[in-house]
Amino acid sequence: MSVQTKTVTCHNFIDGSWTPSKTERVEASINPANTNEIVGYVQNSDARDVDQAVKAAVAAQRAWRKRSGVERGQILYRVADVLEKRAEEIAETMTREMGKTLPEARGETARGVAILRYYAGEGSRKIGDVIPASESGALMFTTRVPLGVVGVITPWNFPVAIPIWKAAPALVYGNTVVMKPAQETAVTAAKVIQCFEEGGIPSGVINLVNGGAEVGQSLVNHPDVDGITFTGSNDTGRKVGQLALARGAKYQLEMGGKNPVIVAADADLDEAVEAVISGGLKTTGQKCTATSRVFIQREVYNPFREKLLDKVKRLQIGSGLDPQAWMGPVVSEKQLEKVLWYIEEGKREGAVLLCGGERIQDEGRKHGYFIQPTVFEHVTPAMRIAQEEIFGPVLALMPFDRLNEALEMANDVEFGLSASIFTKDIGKMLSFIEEIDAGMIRINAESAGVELQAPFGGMKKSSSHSREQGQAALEFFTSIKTVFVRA
Ligand SMILES: NC(=O)C1=CN([C@@H]2O[C@H](COP(=O)(O)OP(=O)(O)OC[C@H]3O[C@@H](n4cnc5c(N)ncnc54)[C@H](OP(=O)(O)O)[C@@H]3O)[C@@H](O)[C@H]2O)C=CC1
Ligand SMILES: O=C(O)CCC(=O)C(=O)O
Repeated sequence: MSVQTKTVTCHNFIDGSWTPSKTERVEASINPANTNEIVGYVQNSDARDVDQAVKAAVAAQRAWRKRSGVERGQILYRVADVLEKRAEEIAETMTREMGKTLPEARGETARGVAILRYYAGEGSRKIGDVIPASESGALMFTTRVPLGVVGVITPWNFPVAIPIWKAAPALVYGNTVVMKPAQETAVTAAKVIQCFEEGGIPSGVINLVNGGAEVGQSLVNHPDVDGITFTGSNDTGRKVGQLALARGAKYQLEMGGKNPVIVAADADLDEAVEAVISGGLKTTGQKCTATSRVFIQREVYNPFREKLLDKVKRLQIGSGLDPQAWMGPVVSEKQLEKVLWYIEEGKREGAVLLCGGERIQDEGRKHGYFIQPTVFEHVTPAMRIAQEEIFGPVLALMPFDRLNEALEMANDVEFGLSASIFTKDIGKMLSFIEEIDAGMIRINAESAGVELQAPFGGMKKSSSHSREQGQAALEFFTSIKTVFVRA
């Protein structure tokens, strides 16, 4: 078996220099569409590297916070220009390292550029309010100051957008950053950091340390890290939150979803089918906002199912670099095993497999982590496939008679991230908005789909009840000072 190697070795980025880990250990980052291809080597760092990065971030803090927001924003505009210039190369690296299709990777990279420009503009916007004081002649107002050093821990499913939507607001509001991206997509993350470097970010203001759980944990535990922003699984998120709380650091967690779509009898079924396929199967179902449960009113259950199956069976699965492929592989062997385990569990619990359910291992795809898009029916709310986040291309269909019943089943999970309904009835829309447990509510639109200028986050166990993106980022990345002035 020939092993194709690319020579790129990514170092940590500490105090403005690309620095090998003190451990002298590296790991290969592989292409999930062809595990014989090594995309690059990344550092497998430890607590010593984290400490060095945090020291650099602390040292850079004072000068960075002293700059005006406008000046910090100017640097982010330059970073956006560099990312835009390198968009094709970075999108291709993302596809090779993470598996999503090239059009999706291009879309995500363009979104990264837009997020940088949005937060660059934030540097020129207001950070406080004048509030009437009770004493005549006195001036009372609020202003905001950065937290200090922020630890950014990110997953592999959006390796450009998520690091940027956390780091860009942190930086523009005057924090310095130590980033720990997922090991699966560390080469892509390193390229994002190169854009900050090329854009002229001062040394120590943004730092990158690659490595596994030990690195993440050291960052969360470091006494000089003032805030932690995390996206990933619930298990890890809970640990991060507990450690941060124990030492009094501010934290923000964005975690899983088990997102429902309700299809009412009056829905446009073609639109609903398109949305379920796009929301459930794009990025191979690996989005926290992905559709995983579909509740269909009984009158339209059969026509909806037939239309859905007809389209799902025709989806092209292959390497994300193949222009014919609509869906790529899952990201890793761990993810492959997890998804296949849930498919077996669904069958064992009595759900009926309508299509898919198998790993794809024909000649062209046997070296990749490809899974057929999978649809189950006769799923009951108590089954594990109806309760737990699978994070793969698996849909569960469930019929309902009355909207109340659908809402009850939709809410009967521990998550509350996103949810959508397809209906033309304004009364049903309003009941849905009122009753559904979700931070992101979508009407006649797929469950995935996040706008960078709007608050993003979930209810219940999907988040730490905080929000990120848009103006919501100001709440997390700054502290308020209330000022009273008697002249
Ligand atoms: N909400 C979302 O968007 C996401 C949800 N998930 C869910 O999580 C499942 C497992 O995926 P996985 O990649 O393991 O997710 P994790 O939550 O473990 O990983 C997210 C990030 O946290 C880091 N990390 C791991 N352990 C710790 C720790 N103890 N302290 C601090 N940071 C840590 C990871 O590092 P490392 O690179 O070493 O893993 C990664 O950078 C998926 O199947 C899916 O259900 C996954 C990704 C995104
Ligand atoms: O749907 C999106 O664009 C973002 C989803 C997300 O934040 C995630 O999966 O982690």
